[in-house]
Amino acid sequence: MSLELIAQNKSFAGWHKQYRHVSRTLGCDMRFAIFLPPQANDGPVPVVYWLSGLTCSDENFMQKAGAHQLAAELGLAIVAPDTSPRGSDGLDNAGNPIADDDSYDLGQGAGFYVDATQPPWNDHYHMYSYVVSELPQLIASHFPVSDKKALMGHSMGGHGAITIGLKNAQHYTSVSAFSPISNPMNCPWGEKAFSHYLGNNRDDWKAYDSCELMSAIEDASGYPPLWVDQGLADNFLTEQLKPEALQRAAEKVNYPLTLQQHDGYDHSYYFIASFIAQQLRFHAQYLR
Ligand SMILES: N[C@@H](CCC(=O)N[C@@H](CS)C(=O)NCC(=O)O)C(=O)O
Repeated sequence: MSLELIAQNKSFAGWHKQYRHVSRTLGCDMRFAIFLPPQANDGPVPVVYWLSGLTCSDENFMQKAGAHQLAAELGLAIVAPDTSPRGSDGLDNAGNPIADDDSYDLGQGAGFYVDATQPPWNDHYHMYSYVVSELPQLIASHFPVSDKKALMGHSMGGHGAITIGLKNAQHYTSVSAFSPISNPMNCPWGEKAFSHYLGNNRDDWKAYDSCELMSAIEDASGYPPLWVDQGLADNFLTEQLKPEALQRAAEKVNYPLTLQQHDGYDHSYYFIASFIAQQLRFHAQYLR
């Protein structure tokens, strides 16, 4: 598994680097970004995986969240993958087109962190397996990282972080999200994506719905603690995000959820930048 360095920038005595690699899980070229704190020069550091939202690439978080200074202080690496298969100019390594759609909430930029089962998506849209297996293996084999991992994400990526954390509880010390799509089975973004990627049998959607996964837990001890920040002036709050459904599921099974609701904040990276320090400190206490 070789990596091609695309760009690098020194940042707060650490490094922001962008790479391209051939993904066997997705069957096409992929890009990701990594922030390596200065402590990585002296030995292995823990990794926080950041999963972005709709329309994002590996760049939005690294450029807008303002996370590097504190990550450098805390000695945390941060890895930000792309949000869907994209290939090179939309083509896979055999020169075939990667499925896409004109709308912003389906296809490229909208992988929803699932393994698609339906054509034409099932050829390349395997973001769940990419994030859970291939990407951490790639990071571990090329960078000075320890085996401690945490998950963070925003919106569609918040849904990704929570579902992946719940399905792989033993692999992550802690999970957090900004404005997650908490109950995708019951909101327009999720219903559209899941019906295309997973088909029309709603029972198949439950494996990727945070509320369903949480409600099915019998004993929440041993699951990673979950922290969620939500802006109360978020345009998508009522129709798409539904944090109250997640809170109800957590209460039902005694899940260790901290839900912080913030007056006046919207869905943007201004909100993320305002509370990123709090979430990084939350993870740092478990990753040490
Ligand atoms: N483009 C969509 C919204 C997409 C959106 O808000 N994307 C969020 C994630 S869900 C984002 O992070 N956008 C990129 C950015 O702000 O840098 C719309 O206009 O309704």
